[in-house]
Amino acid sequence: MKVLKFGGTSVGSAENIRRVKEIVKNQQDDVIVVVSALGGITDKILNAARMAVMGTEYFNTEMTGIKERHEEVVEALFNGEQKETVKETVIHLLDELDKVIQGVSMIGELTPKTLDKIGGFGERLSSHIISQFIDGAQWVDSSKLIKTDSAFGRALVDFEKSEKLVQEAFNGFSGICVAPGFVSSNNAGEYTTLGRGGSDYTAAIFAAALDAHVLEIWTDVDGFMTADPRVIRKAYTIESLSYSEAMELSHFGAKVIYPPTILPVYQKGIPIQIKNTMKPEAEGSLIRESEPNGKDRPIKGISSISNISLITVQGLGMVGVTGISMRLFGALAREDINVILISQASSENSISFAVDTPKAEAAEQAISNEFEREIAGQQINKVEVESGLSIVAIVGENMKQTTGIAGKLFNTIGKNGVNIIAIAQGASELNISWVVKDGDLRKTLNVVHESFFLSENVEVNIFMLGIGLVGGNLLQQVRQQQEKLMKEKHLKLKLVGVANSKKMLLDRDGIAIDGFKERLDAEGEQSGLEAYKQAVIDMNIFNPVFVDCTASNDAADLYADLLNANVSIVTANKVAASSEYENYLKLKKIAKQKGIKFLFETNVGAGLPIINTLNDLVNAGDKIQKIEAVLSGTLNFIFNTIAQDVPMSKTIKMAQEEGYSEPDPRIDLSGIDVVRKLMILVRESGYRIDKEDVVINKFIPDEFFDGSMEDFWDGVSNLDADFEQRRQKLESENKCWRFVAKYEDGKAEVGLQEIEQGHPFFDLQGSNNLVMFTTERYHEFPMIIKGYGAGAEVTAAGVFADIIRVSNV
Ligand SMILES: NC(=O)C1=CN([C@@H]2O[C@H](COP(=O)(O)OP(=O)(O)OC[C@H]3O[C@@H](n4cnc5c(N)ncnc54)[C@H](O)[C@@H]3O)[C@@H](O)[C@H]2O)C=CC1
Ligand SMILES: N[C@@H](CC=O)C(=O)O
Repeated sequence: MKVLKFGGTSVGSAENIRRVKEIVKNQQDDVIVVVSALGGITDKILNAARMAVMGTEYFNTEMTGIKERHEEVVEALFNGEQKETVKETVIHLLDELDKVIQGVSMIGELTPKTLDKIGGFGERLSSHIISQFIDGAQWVDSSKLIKTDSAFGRALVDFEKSEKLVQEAFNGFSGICVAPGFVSSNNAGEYTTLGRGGSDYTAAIFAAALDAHVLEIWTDVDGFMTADPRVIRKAYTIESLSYSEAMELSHFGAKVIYPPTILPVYQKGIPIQIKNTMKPEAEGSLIRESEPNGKDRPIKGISSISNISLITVQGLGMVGVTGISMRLFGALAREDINVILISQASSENSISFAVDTPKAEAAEQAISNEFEREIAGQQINKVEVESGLSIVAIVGENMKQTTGIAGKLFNTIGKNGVNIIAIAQGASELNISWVVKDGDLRKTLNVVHESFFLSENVEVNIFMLGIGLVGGNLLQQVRQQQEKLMKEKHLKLKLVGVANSKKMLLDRDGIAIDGFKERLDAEGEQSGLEAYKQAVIDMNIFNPVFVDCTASNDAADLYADLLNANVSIVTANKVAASSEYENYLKLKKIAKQKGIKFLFETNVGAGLPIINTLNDLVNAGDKIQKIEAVLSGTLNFIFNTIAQDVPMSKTIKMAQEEGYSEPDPRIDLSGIDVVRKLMILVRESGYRIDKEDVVINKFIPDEFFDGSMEDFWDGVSNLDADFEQRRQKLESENKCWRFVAKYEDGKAEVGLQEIEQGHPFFDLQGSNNLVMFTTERYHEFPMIIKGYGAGAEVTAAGVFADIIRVSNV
């Protein structure tokens, strides 16, 4: 024997009722089919009754709607004589309902008893229609089998009597029987109803009484999901869960089954299978006894409830006083206010609890009245109410077998900058629940879902600024590598924001890299840096990383606010790390405090692993004693390219065309770019240094840098003759030029040097860079890092590696 229950959506239309028939017909067992009213009908009936008692004629419109809906379904499902018979039953029931509602309208009274009589009409109607539609099905009146007391509106089931009646009614039964859910009656035979989730309850009572081998709840979702799929696209169906897990998840918002209705089947150990009427082939979720020490994940699912208010009662007069909690929750119970979460400080000087926001005012009032004397005497403070909140809960029986869940949970949430307002965990360790601002709910659900590997992939959300040579290359590299990273590293890199100097485009669902430029042009908003920064912060997305591929000072000024909003920074732009020492330290400190990343590996040596190596040396206790380096790709290229037929001015142009130089090549030629890099290396070595501390030996006179870019290009060929003369002399001495950066004993210097053959710098080809670290451990033979030191492709690859570092995969 099986009991199948179909909810309102499952029987909401002729098409769906056909599906129900198909599902029922495919069963191998004897089945009892419990049905809800056609979706939305019970609300309409109750609304009509309320309208009637208020004396408005609108109830007639509701009644017409109810009739039309049923007639439509009958019209679509039946033909010929059967149609007439079903119509007759339906019209008869609808007339009966109409009479009661007319009566309510006339006498202007709507008692709980009348509401109970009216409330079950929807189920009576739907069950008659469906029993006629399924060939050979019988109809049974559940209201005659499920007996309750006479507390209309909140009747309690008499299980002993009901069980006996159900067993008698189905003694020797075989085949298919359809029964209305929700309806019951008292000993006098008057209608009562089973309250919220009533049809689930009817089905559970039948299943328990008849020792069914399974109770199937057919609904419009695939089962219990790991999280709300409207928020978490990657949420998936939980294959099996225990009764307690199902109850907890339902309590915190997963409205798949109404928890109290599970009790009768739980007591008999009858499993509950949740199935989707629209997708009968889907596995669904199985609710069953928990398996102690089972191999289940520690966390089964996450659920949440929004629009919550947190009410705090606080005061020194509460400490050690017995009966405070009893009075507090007694006052709420008297007002019929449901408390969703309670959190109490161990010092006993405060109790916070969460209620639905529409109940918050009544709750505040009830407590203020209860503790009027204590509040007046200042033993208890004025009751505080904070609204606009959500509760999130993780649920799983195996949490109690797994250490570190809470640590990991709150660490991940904290890293994403979400403030936790209250926390509650039961001693059973079945759930941990906490309160966050409504605005942080989506982000919280995402990070928690991801961090407990409920999601297959780690997702990093990228905001790009600057789509020039490096930025453009980076996006193409990400595009090419996206699939592989997903497959091999389970890392999903999602571009969610992109901005150039004119426009910005943000899309939480992702921006395809193919065609992003066209989309930015067509849909992008006119913007400035501040607006982009604010939009990034306002999106409040989880695992965000801001990638700066500009050379802009103003862009660097955004970092502190972004980091403070828990947005990691990856930057090719050297301005921030070489800005005032206090600013550099501040940015690093914020990132550390927030547990996020501020990465700038490409600031020195482009894609070469220089800063990471330096960090490793220092972290492992080494001491940097000397830095000697060729750090400018542009300058090295120029000095390697300059020749009799390739004058200085031409090499500068060539370096720019190769993508080695800064957007403004004067930054390279003046030595400023190398000063920045040296400062960054010195700082990362653990020493304080400022711009003024670096001696620059310029090789191009200042007047070349004074005017505009045009002036520079117009005048640059004036350098050629002198350089050619000096070059010839150098060549004859078998030497070469290198622009060298050096730091030793607190002294920093950059400048052009004539290098002799045999020196490690001599053979440095093209735009290559070379860094030599002399350290306590690398003393006799310094550590050398050498390779391409500029170029869009290698730099983009370095930025890419930093982005992957942010994801921690
Ligand atoms: N090219 C190279 O070899 C290396 C470059 N870098 C750094 O990478 C950064 C980018 O260099 P490239 O791509 O070569 O320069 P680029 O000039 O090709 O690209 C910079 C882009 O940033 C945009 N931009 C400038 N100000 C902006 C603003 N306020 N808002 C939005 N976009 C803005 C520009 O329009 C341009 O598209 C620079 O900071 C450079 O120092 C670092 C290591 C090596
Ligand atoms: N302009 C720079 C690029 C890398 O930082 C250089 O030439 O080295």
